[in-house]
Amino acid sequence: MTYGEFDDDFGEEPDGMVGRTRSEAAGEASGDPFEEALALANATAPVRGRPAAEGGAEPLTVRVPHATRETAAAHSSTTGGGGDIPYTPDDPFSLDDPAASGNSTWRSSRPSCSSNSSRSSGPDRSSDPAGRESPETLEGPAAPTGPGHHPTVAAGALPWHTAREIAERAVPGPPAPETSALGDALGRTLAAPLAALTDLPSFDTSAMDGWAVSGPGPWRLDHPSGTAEDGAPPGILAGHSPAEVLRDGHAIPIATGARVPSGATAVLRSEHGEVRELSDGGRRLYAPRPAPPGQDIRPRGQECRRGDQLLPAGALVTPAVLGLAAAAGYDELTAYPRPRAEVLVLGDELLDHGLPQEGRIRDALGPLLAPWLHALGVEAAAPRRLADDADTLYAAIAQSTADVVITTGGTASGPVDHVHPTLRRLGAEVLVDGVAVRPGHPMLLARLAPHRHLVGLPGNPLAAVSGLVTLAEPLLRTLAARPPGAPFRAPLAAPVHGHPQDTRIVPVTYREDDRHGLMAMPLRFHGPAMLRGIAAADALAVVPPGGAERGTELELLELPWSAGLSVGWSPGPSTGWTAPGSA
Ligand SMILES: Nc1nc2c(c(=O)[nH]1)N[C@H]1C(S)=C(S)[C@@H](COP(=O)(O)OP(=O)(O)OC[C@H]3O[C@@H](n4cnc5c(N)ncnc54)[C@H](O)[C@@H]3O)O[C@H]1N2
Ligand code: MOO
Repeated sequence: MTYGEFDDDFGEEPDGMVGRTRSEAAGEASGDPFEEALALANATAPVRGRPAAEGGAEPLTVRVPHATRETAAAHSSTTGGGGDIPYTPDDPFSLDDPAASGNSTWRSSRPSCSSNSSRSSGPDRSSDPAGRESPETLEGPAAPTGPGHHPTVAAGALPWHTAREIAERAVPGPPAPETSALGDALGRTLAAPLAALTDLPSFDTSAMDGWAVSGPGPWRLDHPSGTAEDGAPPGILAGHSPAEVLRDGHAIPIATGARVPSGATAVLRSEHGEVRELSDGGRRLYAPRPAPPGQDIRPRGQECRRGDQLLPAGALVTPAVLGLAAAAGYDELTAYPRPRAEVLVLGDELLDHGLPQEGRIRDALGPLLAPWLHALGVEAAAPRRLADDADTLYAAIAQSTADVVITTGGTASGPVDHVHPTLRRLGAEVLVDGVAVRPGHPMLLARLAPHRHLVGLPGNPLAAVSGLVTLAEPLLRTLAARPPGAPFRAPLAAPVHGHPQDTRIVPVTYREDDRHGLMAMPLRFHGPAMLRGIAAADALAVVPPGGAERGTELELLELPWSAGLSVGWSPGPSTGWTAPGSA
């Protein structure tokens, strides 16, 4: 099945799934948990009976991006559609807006997709009884040019990679490093190499419970001091230093982790020795096999010598690094400070609890953004909900002391979209004003002051995630001195439609394929207002303009939790940074 044939917001069912519930569909999966999760993630919404004639077969529309909105009206007389240009049914934006589907006047060209071999070898959908057009027919002729043509990449909308680079370089680097208690360094980046402050192990250590022995056996069994009968420890325990030298031909009980006495040549495991009573009241230890020198002793310095570099500067402090640093003798670490972010959630329509009602909806971004930022090693105060009021927004941004203010919503040009006017009022330098990416194209980045920035995320939740990974993450990564994630690419397990000119960000999940190894399976429910796809995703695929065929290797942006990057410190109720003005 060609991916994208059904991926609209109207809940059309893939073939064979019509009329089944989501759980039925999932239950009939292979029984493999992965398949079931995928089925659940990709199961369709209930059929809502939208006949194909109402839009399923229509080339839908995509709007001119944010930066050209002001000019769109000027063009609308020639297109008869407010600047909309036709697009295909998998356009996540247009699918969110059925009203936008009616005014297509021409079809866009998608050069690489139209030669998509997987597609052309796929099932013939031109005779689809549901009346949907085949993907091929949706390709249409080349886009017209001339006076009536509105480019989708507006003058101000930057290519996706360019926008990321600008965000990454918006600051020259991290602020000066600081020294903190060991535990507080979690999720930060080391500012200096981690050199061992001690040998590890710092003494010859028994690796097993048993006996330290000296020379070839059998051995006369000693007790370190006193005897087990008078309550003294039955040998050398971890944390104790043996006072006496072990004489040749003698053995002494020893615990794992205990310091091996001088004179010992090996450790014999408890299960490998047998103690026999002697007629003189003493005891002798026998072993069926010889105990070669060094057996079951971890020698001092085996892991490192004092001064050895354990990790380079720039390493991320993970829980394992905290453990290593503690083992190597550190009480404090010198690392770059966590960037401080303040999240301002805009929208009078948002509720913070209960069910959506009377046109109001739940705030999905407050709960999503704070922990996501924490996973990136950012100190984010509890998100603040602001009323759709220009003065309130102005005051909140002007008073913020955060390194990065992140707003959600209000980036478009609606009656209560105050972000652009507020940035003008603040005299901010807008570095990125719209990105040629779907979803999320109205995202923006502005410099409020030399070391203070604002990332404006669109209000649609997946569009906000797109803005987060495109602009916020690279900026915060530079501020935190975190290394960029290793480039990761995987072939697509199914073709993905592209936007004619813009990059697409599409949630994918990993699957193992016998022939190709790890593949990225695109998920449905990737519309800009939807989080269902990304909630089941392992990564976000970066789909180039024009789309990609099955088997095409795509750049993947791993999600912090699947990339193992979410080492980043979880603020306790009292340790989180409190932004000025927050309750
Ligand atoms: N005339 C045009 N209108 C719009 C364009 C355009 O190019 N021309 N672009 C559309 C696109 S694409 C997006 S994305 C949105 C961006 O709008 P805003 O950033 O101003 O966001 P809002 O209008 O405030 O909200 C959009 C949408 O998202 C919902 N929302 C907002 N915040 C949240 C939240 N925290 N949790 C859940 N949902 C949220 C909000 O209710 C709206 O439905 O603009 C389009 N319009
Ligand atoms: O598609 Mo918008 O670009 O929903 O962010």
